[in-house]
Amino acid sequence: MNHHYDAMVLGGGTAGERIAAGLARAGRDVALVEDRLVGGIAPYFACLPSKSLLLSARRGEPWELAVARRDALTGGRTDDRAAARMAEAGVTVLRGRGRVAGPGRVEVGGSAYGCAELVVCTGSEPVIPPVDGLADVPLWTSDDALSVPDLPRRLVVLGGGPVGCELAQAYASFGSQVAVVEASGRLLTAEAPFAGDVLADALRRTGVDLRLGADVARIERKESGLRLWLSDGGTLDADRVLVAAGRRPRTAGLGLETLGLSPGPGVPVDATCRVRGAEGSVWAAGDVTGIARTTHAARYQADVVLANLLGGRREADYRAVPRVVYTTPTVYAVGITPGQAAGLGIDVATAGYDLAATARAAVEADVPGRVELYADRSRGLLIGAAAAGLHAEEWMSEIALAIRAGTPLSLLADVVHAFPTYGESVEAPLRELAGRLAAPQATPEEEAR
Ligand SMILES: Cc1cc2nc3c(=O)[nH]c(=O)nc-3n(C[C@H](O)[C@H](O)[C@H](O)COP(=O)(O)OP(=O)(O)OC[C@H]3O[C@@H](n4cnc5c(N)ncnc54)[C@H](O)[C@@H]3O)c2cc1C
Ligand SMILES: NC(=O)c1ccc[n+]([C@@H]2O[C@H](COP(=O)([O-])OP(=O)(O)OC[C@H]3O[C@@H](n4cnc5c(N)ncnc54)[C@H](O)[C@@H]3O)[C@@H](O)[C@H]2O)c1
Repeated sequence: MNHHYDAMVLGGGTAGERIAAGLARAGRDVALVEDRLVGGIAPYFACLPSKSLLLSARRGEPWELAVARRDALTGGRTDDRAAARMAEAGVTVLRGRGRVAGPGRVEVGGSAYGCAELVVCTGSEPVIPPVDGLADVPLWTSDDALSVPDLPRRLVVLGGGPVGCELAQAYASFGSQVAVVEASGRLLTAEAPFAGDVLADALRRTGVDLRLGADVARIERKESGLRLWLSDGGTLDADRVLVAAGRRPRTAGLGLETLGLSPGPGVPVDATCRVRGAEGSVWAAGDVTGIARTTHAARYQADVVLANLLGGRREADYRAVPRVVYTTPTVYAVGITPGQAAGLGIDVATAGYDLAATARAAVEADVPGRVELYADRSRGLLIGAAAAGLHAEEWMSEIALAIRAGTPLSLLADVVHAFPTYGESVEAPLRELAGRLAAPQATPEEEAR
């Protein structure tokens, strides 16, 4: 065996990088195993390049400038800076594909290493749906769509989730003729229905052809481009197909069975992010856990792992982790959706407000939007919220705090927002919920008792 580390971190993305650096700074002997780019997908192929393209689109910049800006932001997709950060923290980076060989044993590129603690942070990978003919045509995943310099004339996006919607809006804004095929009847199906409806209107205004409730049955190469046959009998012609049909935790081929784990939808973790049912001391954070699948959630879980590995006791609380789609308008959601509440048997009170009624929307001459707040009637507390509106990712943070802190509705309804801001839009629904769910007043007799 080459070396025995205090800890080995498998996968050097958002979660893995943070854990490895934190442990090394605390004096631990740590190896980070990475087979692509230190930093993972967020800085090179996901969050940053997609937000860069969307910003350029909003500013009306030409495609060439947008690509130059995107590529500068991603450092040309090289990880020199991230690797230097690791070296500075005292982390040993082992380049290559890592595989667990048993409790406390990891193999990388034919060499075997030992470790007291193992942390699995291998992220997620795109799901390629089993569509007839898809394997024979040149397809893009989000990695390609966010790194190549080509602007396809006709682009078909398979999937209307966060990835599909962000990329459809970006490419349509730069002049591609874009169609989105979404199997369910709505965009962003996981969120409150109004959010997908507002976004659908916005995408249609950008010229996107939405095929909702349809699936792609077959794809064929034509003399000039591709033809897609849809399950509803429709057809679409394209030069490029972008698959944005979901992502799954990257667990295949990791050797997790040597730790006694059986294959599943993700690496199962408890509230401390320790892997359930694994032999040895094994932890996991980020997309591979299949829990929250965002960069901020990966960071949060990384901090939980770190605290526990450094001798503390910390549990993750996922009640108020935001989910944001950075389109125009932004779609922001946090906590429980009305659909989830129904599934959990929670009696929900809903109050909403159209952003068009705010003075800020009049000033900005903005696209329409809406906010909705969801409260648990039995406890009189906010448990979820959604908003579709410009910069909702910024002004909805107070609602995330309110859900996380369990702030009483009466107190929230007393908060003053600056005028004219979009933040004012939560005042009326908060007052409404506070009034509807007010704790019953005690009678004088009850008070005397
Ligand atoms: C197009 C797109 C846009 C997104 N935009 C946002 C956004 O705006 N905001 C947001 O919060 N989230 C966004 N996300 C989600 C976000 O990117 C992920 O949730 C986050 O990057 C997950 O971090 P991670 O550390 O779990 O995984 P990753 O960053 O994927 O890191 C995992 C690393 O493990 C490495 N690896 C895997 N297996 C092995 C192995 N066997 N050996 C060695 N190395 C291995 C991989 O090479 C990779 O570098 C977006 C996702 C996509 C696809
Ligand atoms: N801003 C952000 O935070 C951000 C942005 C992008 C992605 N992400 C993360 O990345 C993850 C993956 O996003 P995603 O949009 O790829 O996945 P998703 O699972 O959220 O959405 C995929 C969509 O594709 C549809 N679909 C699946 N197969 C299909 C088929 N054959 N034909 C037509 N439609 C089909 C599904 O009905 C679903 O609506 C998200 O869960 C999210 O956490 C986050």
